[in-house]
Amino acid sequence: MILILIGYMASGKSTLGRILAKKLNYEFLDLDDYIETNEKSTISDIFKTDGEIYFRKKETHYLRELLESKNNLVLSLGGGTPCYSNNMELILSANHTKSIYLKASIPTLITRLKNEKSKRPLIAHIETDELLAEFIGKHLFERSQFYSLANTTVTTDNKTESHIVEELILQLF
Ligand SMILES: Nc1ncnc2c1ncn2[C@@H]1O[C@H](COP(=O)(O)OP(=O)(O)O)[C@@H](O)[C@H]1O
Ligand SMILES: O=C(O)C1=C[C@@H](OP(=O)(O)O)[C@@H](O)[C@H](O)C1
Ligand SMILES: [Mg+2]
Repeated sequence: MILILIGYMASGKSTLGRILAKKLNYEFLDLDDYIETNEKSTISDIFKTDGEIYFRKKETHYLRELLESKNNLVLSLGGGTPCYSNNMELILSANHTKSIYLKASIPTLITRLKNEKSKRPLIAHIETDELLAEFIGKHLFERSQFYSLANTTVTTDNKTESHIVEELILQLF
């Protein structure tokens, strides 16, 4: 089984994926980390030197590679992974996978993102909380159509990481 965590930036995919994998004694991979390791560069530098379209092509390449080769894995995607190149279709049609949408409200996302913009090139340049809220509102509206196709949805507002992981396990098994 491959459990795939999807959701907007700062919904908790990387953090919760690691905890969930440990609980299930599954391997854990974060697609961003996997891309950085294989490309020998950071996400920010890839965006800077090669551009977003190059990043999206690599994102789809490594997603496909992992879906075809792994099992007993928790895979945390990047916030944009399901939204390009029919990747959500790929995820839903892949054998032995379950996808989970980690859903967080805009105020929660802003609170978590405002101190972590620098490592996310799409928002690193946004200077004020108001502009960040405007960006997230529009971006999340555009992307929700992909996230909501996931096999199951768990909200992450005002819940501890361990509470969410327990909820994930109850929903998945
Ligand atoms: N349930 C939660 N409650 C509070 N903070 C959280 C929760 N889940 C994640 N965070 C925090 O939000 C930030 C983004 O989490 P991260 O796992 O990197 O999200 P993503 O991979 O979806 O972008 C991190 O600082 C993390 O510690
Ligand atoms: O939403 C996006 O398009 C992105 C989200 C990031 O991952 P996180 O969701 O883990 O921050 C990372 O893949 C890149 O900065 C692009
Ligand atoms: Mg992440």
